[in-house]
Amino acid sequence: MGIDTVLVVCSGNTCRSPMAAAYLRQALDEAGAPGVRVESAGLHAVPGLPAAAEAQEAVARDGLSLAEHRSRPLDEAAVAAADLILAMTRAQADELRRRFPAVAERVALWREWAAGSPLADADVPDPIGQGLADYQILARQLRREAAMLARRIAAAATGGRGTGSEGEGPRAALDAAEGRSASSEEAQAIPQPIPAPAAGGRPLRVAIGSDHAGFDLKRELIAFLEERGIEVIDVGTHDRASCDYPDYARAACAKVIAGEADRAVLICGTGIGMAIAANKVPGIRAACCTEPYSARLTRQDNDSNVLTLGARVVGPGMAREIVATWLETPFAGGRHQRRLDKIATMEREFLQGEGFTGAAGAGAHPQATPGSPAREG
Ligand SMILES: O=C[C@H](O)[C@H](O)[C@H](O)COP(=O)(O)O
Repeated sequence: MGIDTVLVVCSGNTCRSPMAAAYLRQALDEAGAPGVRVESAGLHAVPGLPAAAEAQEAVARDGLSLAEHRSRPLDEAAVAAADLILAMTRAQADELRRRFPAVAERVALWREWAAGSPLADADVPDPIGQGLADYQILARQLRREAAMLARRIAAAATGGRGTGSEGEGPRAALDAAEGRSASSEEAQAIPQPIPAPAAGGRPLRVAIGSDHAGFDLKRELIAFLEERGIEVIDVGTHDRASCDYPDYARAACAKVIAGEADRAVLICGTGIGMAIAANKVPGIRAACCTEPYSARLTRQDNDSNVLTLGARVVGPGMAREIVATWLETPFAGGRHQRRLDKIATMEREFLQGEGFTGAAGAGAHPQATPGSPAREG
């Protein structure tokens, strides 16, 4: 079977599924398959609601409009017309299969299909009630995933028709179109889009360094970054012989401070030694992360320019998730900039030898500045 119609499903059909459908339509156009219809619906949708204002604003940055979108509950007709039904969460996929057993084999998870392989956490989180920044992060993820999905769907739409027998479902059609078996390891090697380029439209440049404990993970991450079009500057170490992490923290941070790299990733056993060393360099804001949530927030709130990882703490899969999240999350600015300015002031004062006896002494204490904007959330 080919793929003529894709149905994207979430719960209320006001945030995730309309955003995902909009990005998938755009990506299919770009992938040369504009004829594939993309619909969206909600398992528990109230009919006729507009898309959430934050969802509209987030996708508008990519030239998409959800102004005409109105939520619609999922019904038999929509399900029957779809060749591929993509749920945002496992719970939704299960509910779809329960409610519409006749089309159970056409149900798949959006995120797993985008990745091309089963994921530990394949759910697309519900941004409802969150701020615009969360919608923007979701929008970037959906756009990236839509590009991957569109390539697979376009291949099935053009080359997969008639290649599968009735009842094999969309996985067989996609795999046949791509010339691979569903279990092939190649399914994990779907080309990835390039993350947002650095200023000036050039590829992002990332310095990467490790000690002996981080050497193997560094190699894996270099491949991961280069596959995504990122320019990688490897400052060493270049083998597993015991060495000292501050040397590589210093070398990578020097690249960032000199403007030769936009950011740096540093790996040691725990990630902690690298963070301590990197944070000695004025202008460096290094964050040690063990999961993607902190990676997102340290970009959003701290504008961290160095990420440190512990190869004895996180596995390669988690490390890749952390790095991808950290690279694609922008700094939120606003009140966070004020706090970064205070850190920069501390650095300046210490560099000038003033320590805590200088101007920072009084002003840095919140109680010394009643009514200061520092008291805001
Ligand atoms: O924070 C420091 C790092 O985790 C180092 O990778 C670690 O201390 C190296 O230890 P060892 O020399 O015992 O391999």
